[in-house]
Amino acid sequence: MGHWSPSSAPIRRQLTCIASQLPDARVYSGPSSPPPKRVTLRTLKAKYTKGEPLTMVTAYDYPSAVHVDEAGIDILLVGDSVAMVVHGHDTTLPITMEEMLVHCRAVCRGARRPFLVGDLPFGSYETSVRDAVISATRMLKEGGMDAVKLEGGSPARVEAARAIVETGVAVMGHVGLTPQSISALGGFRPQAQVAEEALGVLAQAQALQRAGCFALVLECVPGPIAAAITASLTIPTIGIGAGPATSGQVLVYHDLLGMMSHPHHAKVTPKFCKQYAHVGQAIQAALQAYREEVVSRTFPSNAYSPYRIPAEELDMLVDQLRGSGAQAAADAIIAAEKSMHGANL
Ligand SMILES: Nc1nc(=O)c2c([nH]1)NC[C@@H]1CN(c3ccc(C(=O)N[C@@H](CCC(=O)O)C(=O)O)cc3)CN21
Ligand SMILES: CC(C)C(=O)C(=O)O
Ligand SMILES: [Mg+2]
Repeated sequence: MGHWSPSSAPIRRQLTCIASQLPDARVYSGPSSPPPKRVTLRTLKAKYTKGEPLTMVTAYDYPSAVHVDEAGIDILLVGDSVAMVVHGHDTTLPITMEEMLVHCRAVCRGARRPFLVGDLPFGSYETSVRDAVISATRMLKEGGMDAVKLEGGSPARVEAARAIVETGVAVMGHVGLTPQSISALGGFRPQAQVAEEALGVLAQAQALQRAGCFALVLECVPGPIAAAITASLTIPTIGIGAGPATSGQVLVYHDLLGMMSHPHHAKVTPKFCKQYAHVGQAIQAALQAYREEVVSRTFPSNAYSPYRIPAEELDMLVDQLRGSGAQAAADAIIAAEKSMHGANL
C-alpha cells in the first residue's frame, strides 16, 4: 500500500481502468515515482477553515498542467476560457463538450497533485437537469476531473447544481460576471455595481451553497461586495477581479504569464490581470532569433548536428558515389565534411 491514502486514489484508479483513453500519468507507476499527495475536498476545506488562501489557476494542456502542478497550486481549472486564449474565439460560447474533454484529458496527464475542476461548456447543462447530470458525469468519466464548475445562480442553475451534487459529483458555482451569458449581458461588464444587483448576487451565492456547491467563483464584482458574500457563506469563495477579501484567487494561465501581449490578444486581457512574467515577449524574441539564425545559416552549428559517420565509411561512400557517376553527391559530402569538421577527405 505504501503511502497511498485510501481516500485519495481509488476513484481515479478505477476511472483509469474503465475508460481506456483516460490519462495514466495520475496512476502510481512504481517505486521510482512516489505518488504526490493529492489535493482533495478535505484538504481544501481544511485550508479554508484555517483561513489560508486557496490558489487556483487555469490550464488547458499537458505542459501548462505540469507547470501549475509544480508551482504547488491547489486547484487547477480547465476553464472554458480555453475558447478565447487557445482557440482564438472572441467569447467562451463556441467551445464544445468534446473539445473540453480533450483539454481535460491532456491536463489530467500532467497534473498529479492539484484538485481538478472542469468548466461545463455553454449549452451542456442549461437545457435540462438530465443534460447537466450527463455532462457532469462525462467530465469525471471521460475527462478525469475531480469536480465541475457551472455558471449562474438562477433557480434553474441552482437546480442543476443540486442534481449534479446528488449524483455524487462535486460542484463549484460561479456568480458575478458569467461570461457564458455575454449575449444577455451585452459584454464582459463588471457586475453588482448597484445595491439591488449586489443583493441579487448574494442571494444566488447562498442558493448555490444550499444546493451543495463546495466553493464559488466570484468574477468581476467590487471588493466590498465580494467581502460581504464571503462573510455570508460557509464555503470558500475564489475571486477573479473581485478584490482581496475572497477565500482564494484565480487567474487565467496565459494572463498571469503575460503570454497575450501581442496586440491581437490584448483585447481579452482584463484590467484585473497582474502579469507575473512577460512570456509572450520571450516567445516572440526566441522565434525571431531562430528565424534569423536559419536565414544566416548559423543554425544548426556542429553542437546541434549530432549524427556522425566514421571517416572510413565516408571515404567508401564517396568512392562508391564517384564510381556510379554521382559526382555532385560525392562533392557535396567532401564540402560538408570540410565546412563542418575542417576535414579534408
Ligand atoms: N484571457 C482571459 N482572461 C479572463 O480572465 C477571462 C477570459 N479570457 N475569458 C473568459 C472570461 C471573460 N473575462 C473577462 C473579459 C474581459 C473583461 C473586461 O475587459 N472587462 C472590462 C469592461 C469591458 C466592457 O465594459 O465591455 C473592465 O473594465 O473590466 C473582464 C472579464 C474573464 N475571463
Ligand atoms: C476565469 C475562470 C474563473 C473561468 O471560468 C475560466 O477560465 O473559464
Ligand atoms: Mg469559465
